[in-house]
Amino acid sequence: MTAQDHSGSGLSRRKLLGAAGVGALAVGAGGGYAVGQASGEPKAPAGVVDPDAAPIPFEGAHQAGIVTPSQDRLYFATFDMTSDKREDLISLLKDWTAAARQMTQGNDVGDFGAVSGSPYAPPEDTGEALGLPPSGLTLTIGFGRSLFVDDKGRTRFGLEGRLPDRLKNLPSFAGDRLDQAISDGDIAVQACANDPQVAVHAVRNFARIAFGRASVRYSQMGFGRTSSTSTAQVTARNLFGFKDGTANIKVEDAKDVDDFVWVHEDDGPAWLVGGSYLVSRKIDMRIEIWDREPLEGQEAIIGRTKGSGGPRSGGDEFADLDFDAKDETGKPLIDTKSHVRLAHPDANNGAKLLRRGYNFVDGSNGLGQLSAGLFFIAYQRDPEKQFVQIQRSLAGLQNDTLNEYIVHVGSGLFACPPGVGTTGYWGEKLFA
Ligand SMILES: C=CC1=C(C)c2cc3[nH]c(cc4nc(cc5[nH]c(cc1n2)c(C)c5CCC(=O)O)C(CCC(=O)O)=C4C)c(C)c3C=C
Ligand SMILES: [Fe+2]
Repeated sequence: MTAQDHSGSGLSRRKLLGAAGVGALAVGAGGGYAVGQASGEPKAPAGVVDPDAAPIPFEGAHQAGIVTPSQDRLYFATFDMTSDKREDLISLLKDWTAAARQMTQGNDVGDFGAVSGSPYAPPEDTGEALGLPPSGLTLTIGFGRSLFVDDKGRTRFGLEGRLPDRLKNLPSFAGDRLDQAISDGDIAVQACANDPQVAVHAVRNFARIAFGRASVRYSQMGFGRTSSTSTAQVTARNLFGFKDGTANIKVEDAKDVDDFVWVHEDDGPAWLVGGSYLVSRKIDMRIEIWDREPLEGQEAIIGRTKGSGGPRSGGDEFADLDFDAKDETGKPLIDTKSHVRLAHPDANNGAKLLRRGYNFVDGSNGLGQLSAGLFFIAYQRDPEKQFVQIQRSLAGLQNDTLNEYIVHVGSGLFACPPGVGTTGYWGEKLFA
């Protein structure tokens, strides 16, 4: 059966946008706004340039979605392999890479996409992103320890000798209340975009492609980035109302990115060089209790002011934290149990993280309380020296006073391979 076009255009609407729309958008005032023109959708005023029309490159030395300036939305999912065949894992990674190349550039999945294939076969693309621009979509994957060894320590998928030493199970921390159903997984997929529909479309198509080889273990929507990863971005706020990400590693800090984010040759293993480790923590936030805390108390707990985000020791948002500064009674202006003091590199052998978390609200719990929190994501070169070190300083009611208002309910650690070139696939060096 020859592929037919059912869009009436000879190409899917998304492909039309990719082929003609972006060029037209780049014309700006002269060319006006092309989104929807081919499909007869409403036109935006002439001269409006859609910032989401230009895709983020998929190929590169590192995966996109790590130091990429944080997009507004997250859809995170982990998958478990349902096949134990090495060839299925390899073919899945190849198929996902091909689909990611297409979707991140604003195209449909497959040769015929959502509406141009045979009417007698399920479409290759699920279709809910038709007509939408790339929206800054990045897809980033990571491999969990369970992809390499089963719970009895037996090697999986012939990956003998490939398990990174640093891909250990995270230790349990004081106060953890982890639910296994929303923790771990063989493969993690982080989809970030400025349009949630585009992020969901990507993960949904991955799940569809994976059928018979892997299935979704859990997934989490996130809205509202809680970190900036570029100095060009304004600092967003978390659901406690505080600016979050002020002291984050930013892509412009080349030395910090190199020292704290990417795996180096002498860190090993060879297949992971240029990659990074992703830690995810689903953290419930007791919003209603926090909202009854006076402003002074909230600021003391964080160690920064709520308005400007500046340190309690004084200065604007980006002023250095002065841990020696005291009030007239001799009390430290930045409380000894405050979040920023305990998370700071000075308290953690110099450790830093590249944070990339998102707010979430999963509805309410039936008691009139929001089921809300922070889906914490952090990238790093060495999880033990970075996330584990910092979380050990923070965890427990005797440490970070923020712990009265938060509880960690989900967790994961994943080794994210380096980026791919024009012909490679995600993780290919793992199988070489
Ligand atoms: C183990 C790592 C961290 C967890 C878990 C974590 C949870 C968490 N954080 C906030 C709010 C803020 N965090 C801020 C700073 C900050 N947090 C961490 C690490 C973890 N946070 C670090 C390394 C830092 C930077 C410390 C520094 O060097 O100064 C801030 C201040 C603004 C900022 O610098 O980003 C806020 C606010 C919440 C609400 C939360 C759990 C729900
Ligand atoms: Fe924090």
